[in-house]
Amino acid sequence: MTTTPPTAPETVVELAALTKQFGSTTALDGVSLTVRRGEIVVLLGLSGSGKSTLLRHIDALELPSSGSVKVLGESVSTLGGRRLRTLRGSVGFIFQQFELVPSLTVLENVLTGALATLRGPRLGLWSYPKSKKLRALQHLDRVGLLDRAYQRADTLSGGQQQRVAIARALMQNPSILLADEPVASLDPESSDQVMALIREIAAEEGLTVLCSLHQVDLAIAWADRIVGLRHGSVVLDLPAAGLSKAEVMEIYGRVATTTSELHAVQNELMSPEAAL
Ligand SMILES: Nc1ncnc2c1ncn2[C@@H]1O[C@H](COP(=O)(O)OP(=O)(O)OP(=O)(O)O)[C@@H](O)[C@H]1O
Repeated sequence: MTTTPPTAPETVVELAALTKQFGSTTALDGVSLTVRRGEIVVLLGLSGSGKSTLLRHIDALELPSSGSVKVLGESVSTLGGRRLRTLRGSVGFIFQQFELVPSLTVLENVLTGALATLRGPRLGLWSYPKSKKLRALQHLDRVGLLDRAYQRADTLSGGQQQRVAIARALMQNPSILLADEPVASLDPESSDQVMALIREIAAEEGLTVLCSLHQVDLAIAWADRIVGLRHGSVVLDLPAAGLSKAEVMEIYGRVATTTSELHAVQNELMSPEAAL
């Protein structure tokens, strides 16, 4: 009897010696990182450590100063036109401030996630094909907000608005979901709900997730893998399972480059709500 060897999960994001300069600021400093299909990777780091810049490279919103970014097998910096649009269509992005259009209904906001696949401008619900409206309603149902479809987006709570943003990202049928501090504006209960929803949807849809966070607790609870950034460099890269908050903070502290940074990390370790 022959047995088929297990195939290694496909690499969907590959950063090699990625460096990004903004004038004299080095936002990313030789980052090499490989992410496989279906992984949920949390980027942890202090403000200014390069988390957003890293995520923005994966959606080609920034281009490397040096090094390379490969997403779904494509070298991002060489893409243009239709191939760049196709790649961006495969990458959903959600943000700390949700970025919804406040005066539009929840359903219209979700539908804007389909705009890249439609020709011409769309103004009002009637202008979208019925098939897209049905899908948008399905996605709203999936995030638990079907009953809010015809409400203005700005009448929802922060946690609900982030769930609308997730439904909007799903309209793209993405392979990769990028989430830049998706719970930074939310209370702890809503933060847990949003992270749980991202994890559930990722498992159901086979999505790969890269998510930046400040909170060590949330990273340990929801990530498969934690990547710590400091001054634009990767300083820890470990499976989240079994890690304790103290271990994360200890590794992070060990690479502090100045005494004041070391004290900042030690203070965080002592605080009940440890956050990087
Ligand atoms: N467009 C830009 N122009 C100039 N400097 C930038 C730009 N974008 C980022 N930077 C700088 O690059 C560094 C990394 O910023 P980045 O926003 O990636 O960090 P971050 O870890 O996401 O921080 P935060 O948690 O505050 O969002 C910072 O010093 C920032 O000021």
